[in-house]
Formats: sequence, C-alpha cells, structure tokens
Amino acid sequence: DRLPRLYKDALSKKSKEYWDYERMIVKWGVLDDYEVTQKIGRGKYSEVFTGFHVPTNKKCVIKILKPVKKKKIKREIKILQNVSGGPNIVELLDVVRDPLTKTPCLVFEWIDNQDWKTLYPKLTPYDIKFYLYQVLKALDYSHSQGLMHRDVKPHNVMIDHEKRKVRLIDWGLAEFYHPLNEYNVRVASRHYKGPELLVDDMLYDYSLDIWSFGCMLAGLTFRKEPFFAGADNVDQLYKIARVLGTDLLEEYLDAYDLELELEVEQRLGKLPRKPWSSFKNKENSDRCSPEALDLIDKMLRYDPAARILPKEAMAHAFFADVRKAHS
Ligand SMILES: CN1CCn2c1nc1c(Br)c(Br)c(Br)c(Br)c12
Ligand code: NA
Repeated sequence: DRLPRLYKDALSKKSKEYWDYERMIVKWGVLDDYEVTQKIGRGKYSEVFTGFHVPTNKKCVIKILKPVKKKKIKREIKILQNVSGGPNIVELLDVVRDPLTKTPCLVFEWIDNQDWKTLYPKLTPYDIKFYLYQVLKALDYSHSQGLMHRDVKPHNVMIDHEKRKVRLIDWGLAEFYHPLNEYNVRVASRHYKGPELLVDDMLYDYSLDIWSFGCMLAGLTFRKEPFFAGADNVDQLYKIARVLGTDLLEEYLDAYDLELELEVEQRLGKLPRKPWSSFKNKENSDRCSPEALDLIDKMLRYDPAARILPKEAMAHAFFADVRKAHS
C-alpha cells in the first residue's frame, strides 16, 4: 500500500473536530478592530496588506481572501488554527469578515520579511543551513499534525534576517492527510511541483513537501532559482527528467503502475541521469559541499516513498554545525 513511512496515522489520534473542517462553525472576530495600511502582495486566492490592531496599535498582516468556495475557506482557517503556534509557523491572530461583503480576512503576526530575491544572494552558507533547518522543523511539525502544506516555495518562507526569524506561511493549499486518500494534483507552484503531481499520481502524501523543499535547497546550493524552471507542466517534468534521467522515471511509473500520456512520453524521449556535481561552477562552489549534494540527492527522488523525511534531513551531516549551535 502507498503509505508514508511516518505519521500515517496522525489524524487517527485527533478528534473528529480537528480534521472535519466542513462542519466547523467559524467564530468571526471584530473587523473594526483592524485598520488596513498598505498592500504588500496579491495572489490567485488573496490580497495581502499590512495593517494594525487598533486596540493594541500592534502591526499585523491582513490577508483578504478572494471569493472562493466556503469549504476552502474553512479548510484554511481550520488548518491555521491547528498549526498556528507550531515551530516556525506563521501565527494566526484573528479571523474577521466584512459584515457587508462577507469577505473573510485572516489576520497574522507581522514578520519584517526581506524579499528572498534580495536576501538569498547575501546569505552565508551557514545562514542558508540555519534557515532551511527551521523550515524542516515547521514541515516535520505540520506532518506530525497530519497536515501536508502543498505549496512550499521561497515566497512562502518569510525571513526576518535581523531577528533570524523564519515563518512558513500560506496554508491555503494545505490539506489533511488521510491514508490512501486520492488528492488533487493541481497544487503547489509549477517550479516546485513534485513528479507525482506531473504524472497524475493522486496517492501522494507529506513527502510532496520534501520534493518542493529539495527544489529550494538545490536552487540555493547551485545559485539557480528556480532549479527546475518549466514553462508549463509538461516542460516541468522534462526539466526534472533532464537531471534525474528517464530510466528512474520509468522505474517510478512501473512501481506504481502509472502511465505517461503519449504527448508527454514523446516530449521526454530518452534522457540520461546527470550527476549533481555537474551543476557546480565558480559562482556556487562555496555552497556545493559534498553534504549539500548528498542531501539534495536524498530529497529529489521521483518515488515519493524514497525521499528522506524532514526529521532524517535535520539529522543529516549537512546540518551538523546548525545542530551543534542549536544544542
Ligand atoms: C507578499 N508578501 C510580502 C510580505 N508578506 C507577504 N505575504 C505575506 C503573508 Br500571506 C503573511 Br501571513 C505574512 Br506574516 C507576510 Br510578512 C507576508
Ligand atoms: Na498565510
């Protein structure tokens, strides 16, 4: 059976109220307690503003959800309530809505985030390990609580470099992991989509998040962001196969009796596997330690079951100096 190696029964230990989000009654807070100041982002499902909580004059982030199915809104709220307060997970402060438009707003702690495109080039190899270690802590915690994030990417990792504070945000695509459930493959952002999403393997689990994390690690290590830059979902699989090769892809497909569409098979052709060392160059040699390449190799596997787990990754030699400083 297609089951994750860890936390397969995480939800069986929880009350029905924990995961039965469709039945939840949202307790809406007071909208007038918050003032919006400035727009800081917009996505497919929301617009994001800085704001402040009038009674305490505390700065916050207000995520105004675009009209979407009530079920999806309840899912995001329930998941945020379940993980909020977990290690390196963005804190949900309130859930309010406009009495007129009924538009729901999620209020979060403010993080003095530096855009990753400006921050990442300035990070030392130690900084990179430190921040990635924090993200793995958040992923292990989320998985231990029976939750897949399903949208891990640099844009969803807020970093306050001054305070060395990291927060995993945007749980709008997150889902509860129920053993042997078939999940929607139209999740994650293209460059971070796991092979399972690209070959329509709906029986995926938490290990999807490790593929996406591995794409971030590879992008940082080789100073090539995004590491797999597909132009569309077929090209995304092609970009992956150009590195991992088509032999191991066929092994994965055969193992789970999966079929590629003919169009995709023709697009891929036959491709050799490329060694990770082939991505080393003058610019990235300071980040390309043997440990970094070994960890990348253990994360970026076609077969979700073959990928290293967050906890195992945290114990990998790549994070040796972070662990020492941690203890
Ligand atoms: C697009 N940007 C820039 C900063 N920032 C953005 N989206 C954010 C979300 Br959603 C949250 Br929750 C938090 Br906390 C911060 Br900070 C956010
Ligand atoms: Na969020």
